[in-house]
Amino acid sequence: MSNITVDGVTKEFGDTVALRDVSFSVPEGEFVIVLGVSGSGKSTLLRCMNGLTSPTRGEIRVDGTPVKDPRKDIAMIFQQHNIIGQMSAYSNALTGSLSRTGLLKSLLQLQDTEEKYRSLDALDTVGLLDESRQRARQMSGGQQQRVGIARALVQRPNILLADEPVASLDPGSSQQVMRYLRQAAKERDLTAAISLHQVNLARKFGERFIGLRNGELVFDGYRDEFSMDVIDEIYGDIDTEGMFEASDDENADEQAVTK
Ligand SMILES: Nc1ncnc2c1ncn2[C@@H]1O[C@H](COP(=O)(O)OP(=O)(O)OP(=O)(O)O)[C@@H](O)[C@H]1O
Repeated sequence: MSNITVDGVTKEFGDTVALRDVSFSVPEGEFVIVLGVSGSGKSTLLRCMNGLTSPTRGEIRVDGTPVKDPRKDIAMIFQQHNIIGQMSAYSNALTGSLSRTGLLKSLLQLQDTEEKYRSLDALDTVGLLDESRQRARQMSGGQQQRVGIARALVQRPNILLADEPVASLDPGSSQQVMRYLRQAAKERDLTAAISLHQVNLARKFGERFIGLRNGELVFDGYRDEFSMDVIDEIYGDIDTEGMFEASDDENADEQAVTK
């Protein structure tokens, strides 16, 4: 398990200030949702946390150590799942072991039994064990994203970051992907930060919420503080009517998963 500290992070792209003096800490095992309108700085924040981008000022630390480059213990899931359509779900998941196995062995699928077991176990975590031999291109968008989660788990991270992992999915698939993401983080004691557009999904699956607006942190709090006023603060004057609606079935389902 790992903790993350975002300490006074500013990121500038020329004249654009994508993040402005953002600070917060995520303790071990917490599941954080990062919210904000398009352009508010969510992707930039996650890319800084993963070491893909360096802050202009400030620092990201994992267990007290500054993050300078992408690291094996931090896995990132993107909106475009970047999985290989011709390969099976299992082979895609197995590529998560690349940093340990090396490219050549990985291409020849010469990973050891433990890595192979780990891939099947990760597919089981995302509910795709029975589909492990199916070609990825024959799977739905939601299933492909779950393969992407499995691949991230095979990397054996302590931290799981996801940048709008459900942005291109229909509402049902989005819920399913979020459910598996949350379950995976819980089962494996991962510290997680997930950026989302959808307030209803955030509310349903989030434990802690970070709100960004114009690159500034405008909210940092837990479920009981995440009120309509806070949503107005994050989203400005967009219509938020109905954003908190979730059926009883969905809530029951969610409770079953997070037990
Ligand atoms: N590589 C870059 N070069 C220049 N400007 C950038 C770059 N990356 C991000 N920006 C700018 O920084 C700001 C924040 O962008 P960012 O992608 O982090 O926002 P976001 O909240 O993730 O948006 P979205 O939800 O649309 O992905 C925007 O004004 C964006 O145009």
